[in-house]
Amino acid sequence: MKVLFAAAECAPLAKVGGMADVVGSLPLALAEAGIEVRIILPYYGFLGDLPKSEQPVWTGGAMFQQVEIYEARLPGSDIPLYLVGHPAFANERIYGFEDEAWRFTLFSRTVAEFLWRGGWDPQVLHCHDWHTGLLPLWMRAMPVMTVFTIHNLAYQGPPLPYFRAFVDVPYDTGAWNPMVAGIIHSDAITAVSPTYAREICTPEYGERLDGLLRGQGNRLSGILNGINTMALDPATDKHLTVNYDTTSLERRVENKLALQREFGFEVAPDRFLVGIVSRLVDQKGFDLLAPLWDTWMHTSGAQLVVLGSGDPFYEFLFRSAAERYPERIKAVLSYNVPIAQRIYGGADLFLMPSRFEPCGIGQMIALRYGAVPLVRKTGGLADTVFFHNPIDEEGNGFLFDRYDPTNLLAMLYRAEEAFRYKDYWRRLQLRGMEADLSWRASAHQYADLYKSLIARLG
Ligand SMILES: Nc1ncnc2c1ncn2[C@@H]1O[C@H](COP(=O)(O)OP(=O)(O)O[C@H]2O[C@H](CO)[C@@H](O)[C@H](O)[C@H]2O)[C@@H](O)[C@H]1O
Repeated sequence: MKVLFAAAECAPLAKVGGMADVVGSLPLALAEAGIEVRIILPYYGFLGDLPKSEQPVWTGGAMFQQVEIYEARLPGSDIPLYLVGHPAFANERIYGFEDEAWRFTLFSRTVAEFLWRGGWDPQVLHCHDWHTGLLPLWMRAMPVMTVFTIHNLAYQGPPLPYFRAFVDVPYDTGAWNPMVAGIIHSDAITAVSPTYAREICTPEYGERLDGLLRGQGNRLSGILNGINTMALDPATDKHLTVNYDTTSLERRVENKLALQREFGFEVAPDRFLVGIVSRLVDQKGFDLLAPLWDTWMHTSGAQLVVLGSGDPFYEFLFRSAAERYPERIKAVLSYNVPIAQRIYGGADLFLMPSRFEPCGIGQMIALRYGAVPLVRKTGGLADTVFFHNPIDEEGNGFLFDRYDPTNLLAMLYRAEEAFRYKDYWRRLQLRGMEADLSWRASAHQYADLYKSLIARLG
């Protein structure tokens, strides 16, 4: 079975958020299940040091441009990685600026040309989010089946008339943007968790596409993301002060103390340390915190460290809170993997109050590292975090349902209270750390899906 992944991000090489984690780790699990999988990605300027073929393995034209494809390997694996080279990708960014739509159309079109002209002959092309949404449409004339995965329905790409200016889009497509094209023209649509697959069929979460999605019947399914449990392992993570696992959890507190020291907080094991690692955008629900700072800080002993970047509104929200409570709140407004890992490996609680969350990778890394998640019950958060019940000792975290600051505050108090009971807390952490968060089960679901599609190829 031959499968090609096409995406704008792939960890650890090119990452803005969780889609990169999926594209960089699901192929490893698929390869283990015996599938021949390759990845195709833009050759971004910051990938200059990655070892790759000296000469392009394919050269061609797309959108009146000359494009070249180089071959490399996904780091730490044998998985072939195609890199689409063109000056438009040579700068140091993945998203943003006025040429964003043009760049990803060029990327998609190059993938189409590469396949049309026999660069490789996968049976399945697995596309991810709007950046690759036109590919299922273009692949309709090829004996290749397409899977379109929705990582985030909120980003749909520009309207289709925009593309018509420089690329062929058959006129009867019915699609008005690339997200819609991916939904209509793929052979199977997946969302990154079962709950999100159901939610996007409702007006509340459907981003105006709920009617279209409801009409897709069983072409749409939800397959829960996993994480790369080999790479994300507190027993070997080199960013941590102290490594630990389920048999040596008592060592973890050293990471917490180091984190408190690093951020100038009072260094005290009994202080409740809350961590956030996130893109700072509307989706993530941090506006719920805005009215809570004073009440929360005056009525609890919690410390908060936030790592994230994005929308200036949220950067300002956290920066001003940190200025107001410098000894209790710290905001690091950047993208920084070592600090992220130190938060996962040292915080007591991991906060993710998302307005909506297709799956969420952050809460899974937190579980793996023994940071207890407090999340809003939505999307993949509802599929991975289960309420901590101290009576019968079930569950692995804390959830609140209604999108409302007081509900969040009540749950913050409840978590801090639970933290006082050390034995219970330890067992709560262990339940999270012991869960299987790997790709194993979901990779098999994808493999079954590919198989059923290939069977239709005849
Ligand atoms: N400042 C920072 N520094 C370092 N690391 C940072 C960081 N900010 C975020 N990260 C990392 O980026 C990833 C975030 O992934 P998430 O899945 O939680 O959200 P995201 O919205 O980006 O992904 C979208 O796609 C994924 C994949 O399908 C879905 O799970 C999710 O719900 C959907 O919104 C985590 O690995 C996190 O550690």
